[in-house]
Amino acid sequence: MITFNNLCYRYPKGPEALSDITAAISPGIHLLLGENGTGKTTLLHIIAGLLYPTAGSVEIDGMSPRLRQPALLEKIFFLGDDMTLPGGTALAFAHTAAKAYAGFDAGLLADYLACFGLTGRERLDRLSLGNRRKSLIAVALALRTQVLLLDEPANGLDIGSKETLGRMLAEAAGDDRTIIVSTHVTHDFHNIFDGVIALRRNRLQLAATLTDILSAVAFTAGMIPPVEAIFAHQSAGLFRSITAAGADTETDIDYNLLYMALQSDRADIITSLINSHRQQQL
Ligand SMILES: Nc1ncnc2c1ncn2[C@@H]1O[C@H](COP(=O)(O)OP(=O)(O)OP(=O)(O)O)[C@@H](O)[C@H]1O
Repeated sequence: MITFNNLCYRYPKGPEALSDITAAISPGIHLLLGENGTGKTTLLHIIAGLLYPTAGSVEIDGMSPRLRQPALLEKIFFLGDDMTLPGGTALAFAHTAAKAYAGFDAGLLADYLACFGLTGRERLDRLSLGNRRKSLIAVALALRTQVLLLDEPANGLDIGSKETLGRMLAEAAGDDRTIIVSTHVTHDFHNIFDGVIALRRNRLQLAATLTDILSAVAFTAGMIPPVEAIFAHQSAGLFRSITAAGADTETDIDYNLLYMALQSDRADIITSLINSHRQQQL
């Protein structure tokens, strides 16, 4: 369990990047959503212990990353979207990382690399952006950490590789594992998420499971938006709408529509519906 308690972060001489975040994130795969500059990378850095909160706290299973205890750090791996690595291969990088991560599985790494059409013996600095990214994703997954933080993992990946990554993430999920994926391209990972964490203007807007969301709101598409629509968006001749979920409504989540709704003036209505439904379940 990852818990945030009134967490704030301000960059030295910079803006307040995160303000008063309080939430509890259970194991599962979570989509981290939010517009550019709203604090997603900062939040991942704080969970990973790479930045320390300027107020409030974050804890992973009751331990604070800022204390940098090896027992906690070996449970967390952060893969940034702009990690610079020295020349070398994915196998060499994994060999070094394995010293700090007891769960590393070399066989799994070989399997992940093979799924991406790589051997791990390619020099990272000579690979294309997408293939370098695939190599690092394979290493990140093979470390088998309890907490895996992926910042824009699909950047630079071709269409087939994004699908492969989605399958890998779904297979890597486990009862005691928390994977947080910050991405702007949600359709590539449509069916893998168990929950959504949404930030807006550096504050937490929503932290809810998929079950909470789909029990509270329904996502529909049609030529005319339903009169009871809370939010509707027209594209390609269709209205995609969000309504309050009925007792026996069962719809699939539309992440792009949810994102647009959370950026709109209807956001408070939607988050209130989801949060009040969650409160009823507790
Ligand atoms: N090293 C830094 N020094 C000062 N300010 C920073 C630094 N890094 C980020 N910021 C600022 O902190 C805020 C949050 O940035 P962050 O990178 O966390 O956003 P993000 O949601 O990940 O954005 P994106 O979707 O573009 O990756 C922004 O206002 C950004 O300009």
